[in-house]
Amino acid sequence: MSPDSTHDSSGHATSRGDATADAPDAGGTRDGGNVVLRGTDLCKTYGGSLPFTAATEVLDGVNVELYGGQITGIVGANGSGKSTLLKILAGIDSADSGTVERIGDVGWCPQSSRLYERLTVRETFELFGTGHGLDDDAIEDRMHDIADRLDFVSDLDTLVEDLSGGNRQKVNLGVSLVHEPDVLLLDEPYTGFDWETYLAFWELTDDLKASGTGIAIVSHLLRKRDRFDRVYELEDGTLREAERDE
Ligand SMILES: Nc1ncnc2c1ncn2[C@@H]1O[C@H](COP(=O)(O)OP(=O)(O)OP(=O)(O)O)[C@@H](O)[C@H]1O
Repeated sequence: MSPDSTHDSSGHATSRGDATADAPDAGGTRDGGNVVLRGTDLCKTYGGSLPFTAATEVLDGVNVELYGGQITGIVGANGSGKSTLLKILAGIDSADSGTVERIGDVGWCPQSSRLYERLTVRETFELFGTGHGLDDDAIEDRMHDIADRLDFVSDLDTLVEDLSGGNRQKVNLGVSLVHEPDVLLLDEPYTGFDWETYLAFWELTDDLKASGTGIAIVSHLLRKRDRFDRVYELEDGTLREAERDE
């Protein structure tokens, strides 16, 4: 894992001191896991600056910590702001205020795939792998490992536009893992998966967890809470940690 880096909500580096001064257990651990990502006092409101447009306050002082070697669930109703929060944590979008500290590399799997229709799956991995600074051999190894585990080896030379919805989601997930990130942010990652792939997904995430990766899974519905080390609920713009048996 790379040394601590601190970023503001837009993903730009900031000084660590001020950002963490009031955070509980700054740089700390919990249940054996080190903090790998921390969002502090995140606020986000969409729109409202143009005439006749209503402002939508989505996040109103969200605090969240993700730990290495743990799987965190973030649950909430449709439209409660889960994707917005994940994008801010990933550095894809910026908060209006608040800070995000990221410790190590982040992988982000968006709810809607960001794949190019005219590339094959293999070319897609080459594109994302190269973007993360991997060499050809490393990309090939990672691609085969992920394709094997999620069962899409036979689709490596298929164009993205010809993939089924479930296989497209496998590739969408797969490219977020290609650089072996320290923190993995997954937005509704198993949508469209068949049962076998759903089980393969959990085997994969459990292995990543065992190797120390900090994982956040966003979903409007968490089917089995005991798969998660902790669960947060997003409601009315704030995040609350749910009790184990809730
Ligand atoms: N770019 C945007 N511009 C304006 N409003 C937005 C934008 N993105 C999201 N919203 C609004 O912000 C609110 C939260 O959206 P978001 O997608 O974060 O919720 P969600 O909890 O992920 O929803 P779902 O479970 O349906 O995927 C919604 O009211 C949505 O319409």
